[in-house]
Amino acid sequence: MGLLQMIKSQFLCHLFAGYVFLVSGLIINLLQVCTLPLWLVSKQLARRINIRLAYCINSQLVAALEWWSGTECTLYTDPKSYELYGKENAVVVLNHSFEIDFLCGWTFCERFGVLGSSKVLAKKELAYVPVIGWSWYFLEIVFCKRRWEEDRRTVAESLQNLHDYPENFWFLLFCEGTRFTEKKHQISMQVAESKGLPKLKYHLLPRTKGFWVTVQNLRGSAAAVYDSTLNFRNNETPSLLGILNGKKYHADLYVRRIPLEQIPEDEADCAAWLHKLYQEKDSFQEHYAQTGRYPGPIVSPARRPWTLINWLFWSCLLLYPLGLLLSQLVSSGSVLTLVVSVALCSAASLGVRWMIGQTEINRSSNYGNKPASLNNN
Ligand SMILES: CC/C=C\C/C=C\C/C=C\C/C=C\C/C=C\C/C=C/CCC(=O)SCCNC(=O)CCNC(=O)[C@H](O)C(C)(C)COP(=O)(O)OP(=O)(O)OC[C@H]1O[C@@H](n2cnc3c(N)ncnc32)[C@H](O)[C@@H]1OP(=O)(O)O
Ligand SMILES: CCCCCCCC/C=C\CCCCCCCC(=O)OC[C@@H](O)COP(=O)(O)O
Repeated sequence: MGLLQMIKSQFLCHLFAGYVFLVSGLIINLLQVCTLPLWLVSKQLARRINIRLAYCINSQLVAALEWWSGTECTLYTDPKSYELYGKENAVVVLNHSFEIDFLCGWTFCERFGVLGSSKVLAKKELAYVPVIGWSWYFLEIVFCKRRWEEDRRTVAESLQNLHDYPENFWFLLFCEGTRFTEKKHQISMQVAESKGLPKLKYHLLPRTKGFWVTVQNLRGSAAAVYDSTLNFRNNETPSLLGILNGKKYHADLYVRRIPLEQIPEDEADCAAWLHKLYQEKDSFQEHYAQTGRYPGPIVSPARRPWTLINWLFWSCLLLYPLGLLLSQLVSSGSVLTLVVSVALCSAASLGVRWMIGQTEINRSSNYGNKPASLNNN
């Protein structure tokens, strides 16, 4: 392991990165709360401010991926579609197979200029995650309980609310509804068999209702679906902890732009359309497994410096109070102050470790682990 790699794996580096993320994130959450009165005066201005505030948070994780770990993200797509990315609203359908799939999505959001405004159909549990989850309220992220009876109305209303959104956004849908595990795949394929649907090798059976309600409620606002299929070279199993340790991964993303008009409006036809899409995605993953690449040309956008600049800004801003705190700690000589500071540091680092745990598949929910009728979140 080289010197640089050794430095990147030092706990003190992670502690400092976590300190900057947590403190800057809480400051930004506070600023977001301060924009609440503005929503009554000018909703659009409040939205634009929150897009930039959210960028300050999200881009720190993107900086960790792009600059700290140096992970390569390659885009396979049609050059004509490429010209439209970032210039229209779109529904992104992405396979949910990796712990950092959302982060690879974010890096493309950043490169096409929609990182602050992008949204997702997220499980309600994530709304309680400090910093990122809390910031999502102000981004009008759509939350679901993964119980259709309760979700159908709230999801539709939340999506309708986005029709006058002032900036381009991508709406991410992980149609499988949960991260891929062997057990969930086995149960999912039993459901596929019971429905007379072809089995999938690399995906869980997609949940079609959320996709249908999303497309129906974003018609007129979103121009297309970006069918996105992600994989990593050499069977890498990437993790956020790996990124923090400076480990370099190689992500490949295959994106097809499908105009919304091509998607049936009828619920049953739309469901059938989505099942067919996932059969195609499965064949792309088979192609990838055989050849190590996706079909079609590579047109990769380069990473941009703004995520690094944002991280350096917050680090310099927060380095001063940290230095003051440490110098007072040393000069005070008070054991109590030392004990309290160490306790606070430990609590914060455990908090950040818990947040990172939200991305780990070995801690995933029970959703999809039981047959249809007994599903729990
Ligand atoms: C150019 C670059 C392009 C792209 C860049 C890529 C991305 C960038 C874009 C944006 C980035 C933005 C943000 C990223 C940041 C963070 C992301 C955060 C991640 C969190 C995401 C999540 O939380 S995923 C979990 C929540 N989301 C979902 O669940 C969505 C999918 N689910 C649905 O849509 C569901 O329909 C529902 C939730 C609305 C309702 O679910 P429910 O289970 O109640 O009902 P369903 O009808 O879906 O399920 C019952 C039907 O399913 C069948 N069934 C039952 N059991 C199973 C089983 N075990 N497996 C499979 N199928 C099952 C059952 O038979 C029912 O079938 P029906 O025929 O009756 O429908
Ligand atoms: C600059 C370095 C910063 C270091 C500190 C980073 C700490 C913050 C890290 C992560 C915050 C939480 C990220 C939220 C996104 C989680 C996405 C996700 O994958 O959710 C799982 C969900 O889809 C399905 O859940 P289940 O599979 O059903 O269970």
